[in-house]
Amino acid sequence: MQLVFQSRAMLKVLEQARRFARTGATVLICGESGVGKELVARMLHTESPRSLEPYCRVNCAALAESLIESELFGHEAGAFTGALTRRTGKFEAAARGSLFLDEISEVAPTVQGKLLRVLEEAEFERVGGNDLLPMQARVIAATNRSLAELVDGGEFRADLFYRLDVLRLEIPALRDRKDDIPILAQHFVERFRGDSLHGVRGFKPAAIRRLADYHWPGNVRQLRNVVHRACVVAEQDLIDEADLKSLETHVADEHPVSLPFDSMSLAEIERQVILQRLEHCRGNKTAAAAALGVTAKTLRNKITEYRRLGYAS
Ligand SMILES: Nc1ncnc2c1ncn2[C@@H]1O[C@H](COP(=O)(O)OP(=O)(O)OP(=O)(O)O)[C@@H](O)[C@H]1O
Repeated sequence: MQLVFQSRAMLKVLEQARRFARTGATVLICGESGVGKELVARMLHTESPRSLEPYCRVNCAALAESLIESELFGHEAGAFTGALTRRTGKFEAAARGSLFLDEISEVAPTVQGKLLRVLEEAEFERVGGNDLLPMQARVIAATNRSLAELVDGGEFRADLFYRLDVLRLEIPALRDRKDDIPILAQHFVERFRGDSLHGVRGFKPAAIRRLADYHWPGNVRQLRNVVHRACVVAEQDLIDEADLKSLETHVADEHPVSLPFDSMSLAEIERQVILQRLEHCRGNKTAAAAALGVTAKTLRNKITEYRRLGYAS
């Protein structure tokens, strides 16, 4: 994945990242959601002396408390019900490479304590095991919430924060580095051109102005999705202001989701949102996927799964 930028602000951050990459010290990457923290984490790995070793990522927000320990440290066979075989955790899998702990603020207090111990002692045990394994990986953590505020509020351990916050990279929000908008927008046009009917190759000046004036609460991820949608709906080879309608509706969508949420599972809510979107896009899966911010393949897989589960659509 290529990091695209031309602003001075990003140039400075990336110069700093390159310097940090050469060290083995823990790095904390801070910045709003969608600013590119994961891309920077990868760069810290690829530009480091560890680049030929593994790079492993754990999304701390995506795992239940009971699973995260085994994901991080692995487990022995029989460690708990369902642990049939030994599992290698990410600390072990990362070996002498880099371990990226994404959304570190979401780690539960018990796991925070265990992480602290591992970082302090550079050793860990698999869940249910007795062997002490050396921690050799370089840790990179990222957060879109202020850890200092979470520490003040008693939600994040101060000692773990200081352990992680050895070298800090602050990735600025897209609205604070507007010079990056045109070059990123063009980059995404090239990436999503294949989904356009008319071989989209760029923007009309009014469209670029509209992109540059917008405040981008969802940062580069939102820009990517807006450009993807624009590529799909554009009726000529240059994206027009009218193709950027999703900017007005991104937050307050034109079809607000109004479902009886209380009685529905998350999976069912997701299915309903997908159905509504497909209906809105008259069954066009590429357009629906772009509007939902997922790839067409992800959408197709979900639809196949619904059919497998016996839903008509
Ligand atoms: N400078 C950039 N050049 C090219 N693509 C970028 C850049 N910054 C972000 N992106 C793209 O934007 C999307 C979001 O980036 P990424 O996942 O790295 O953000 P993040 O800060 O880790 O977000 P979150 O906090 O939500 O996990 C990705 O598709 C990524 O490839």
